[in-house]
Amino acid sequence: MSRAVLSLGSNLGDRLGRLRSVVTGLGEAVVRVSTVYETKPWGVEDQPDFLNAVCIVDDPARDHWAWLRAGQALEQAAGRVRELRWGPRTLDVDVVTVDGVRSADPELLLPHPGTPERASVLIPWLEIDPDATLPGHGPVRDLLAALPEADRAGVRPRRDLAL
Ligand SMILES: Nc1ncnc2c1ncn2[C@@H]1O[C@H](COP(=O)(O)OP(=O)(O)OP(=O)(O)O)[C@@H](O)[C@H]1O
Ligand SMILES: Nc1nc2c(c(=O)[nH]1)N=C(CO)CN2
Repeated sequence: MSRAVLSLGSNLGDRLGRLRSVVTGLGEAVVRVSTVYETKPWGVEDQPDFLNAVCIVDDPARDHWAWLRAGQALEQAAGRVRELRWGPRTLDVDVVTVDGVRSADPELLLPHPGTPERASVLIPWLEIDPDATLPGHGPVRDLLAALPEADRAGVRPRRDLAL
């Protein structure tokens, strides 16, 4: 119950600083962090490009709710105001999966239901875990291969922006 995959996103203000605040805030729980990617917005397309990254975290003291709360606390600390679904935001932390946990609770859906369609999550996740599988959906590399080429092309590594 302690290992989780988190996706991080920001498209307002100091985008890199916001992503860094998550890695710093989660401290020793962070096991692996992807490259930062510059990504075309999905959902609401008329908004600035995002920076996205994925990290794997592990902490025996935290269950899935604790990962959600940790992400929400970091969003609050980044001054997040939620105005529009899929709209611009200073920081978004989604819980993609937690090992061994499936949840249909709307407050914490696991795995996160948007994952199969989001190249901005699948590409960084695959980078740090090439054999990753999304429970109920199969290998992440197959999910990525099934997406339109345009979606994959909209996710570009920014190797100049390390977390
Ligand atoms: N796996 C999850 N990770 C993070 N939040 C979740 C998850 N499942 C459900 N939620 C709920 O979703 C709400 C947050 O929605 P939010 O405003 O971040 O949505 P969004 O980022 O616009 O859309 P999406 O969730 O599709 O990325 C919170 O109330 C939270 O409880
Ligand atoms: N590329 C990309 N697009 C998005 C993102 C995101 O993190 N990356 N988050 C959104 C908010 O839910 C809406 N659209």
